[in-house]
Amino acid sequence: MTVRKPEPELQPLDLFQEWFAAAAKTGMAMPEAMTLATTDEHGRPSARMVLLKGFDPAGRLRFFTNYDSRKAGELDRTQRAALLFWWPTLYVQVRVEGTVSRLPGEESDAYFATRPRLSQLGAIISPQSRPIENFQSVLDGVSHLAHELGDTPVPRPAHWGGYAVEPDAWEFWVGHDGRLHERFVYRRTDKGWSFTLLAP
Ligand SMILES: Cc1cc2nc3c(=O)[nH]c(=O)nc-3n(C[C@H](O)[C@H](O)[C@H](O)COP(=O)(O)O)c2cc1C
Repeated sequence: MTVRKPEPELQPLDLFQEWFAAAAKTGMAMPEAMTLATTDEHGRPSARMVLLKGFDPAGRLRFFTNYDSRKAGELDRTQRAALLFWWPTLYVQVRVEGTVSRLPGEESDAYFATRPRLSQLGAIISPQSRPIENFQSVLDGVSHLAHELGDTPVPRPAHWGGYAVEPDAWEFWVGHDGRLHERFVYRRTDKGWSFTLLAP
């Protein structure tokens, strides 16, 4: 399967959604998995995988996490992130750079309510990114809370929610034999998106 090549008049978000659907159609595992890169106060980068959970009404890319985690601290401080998708079944990658903000509580509530119960309990119990005595303590905490809540709905904890990335740059990369890859970059300007080709 091949994807449509970027062109100046296309909207990068539309193209991204087209490529994403094409990647999902190839049957590859978790096309929504993306690398999220952040930087700390010394400019030191760190990266980890998170899952793209759709788009907000403004077309910003959404993901969810623990607001007390390392990534959240860095996102809140810098308000910048880079995202990376690699879809080997299409031999393409997409790079995104943009500004980041927390989603409104209602949006996080709505998504939290759709999560499997175990994930909801884990979000409450796990002090993501912080040291723990042992893994069993996390499992015990989840069991204890499950027992305590019985069949009642699990409330979203204040320390868990979403972020939205508003891209100001997109790079669409199309792999070819002999490393003669094609690179197409859209950058946000006052007059819409600029369009540039980069050498591979
Ligand atoms: C495929 C995959 C998807 C993941 N998705 C998420 C996610 O959506 N949210 C999240 O908080 N962590 C997710 N994780 C775990 C993170 O990679 C990471 O371990 C965790 O968020 C802590 O990161 P931090 O200490 O840098 O904040 C995922 C891991 C993998 C391998």
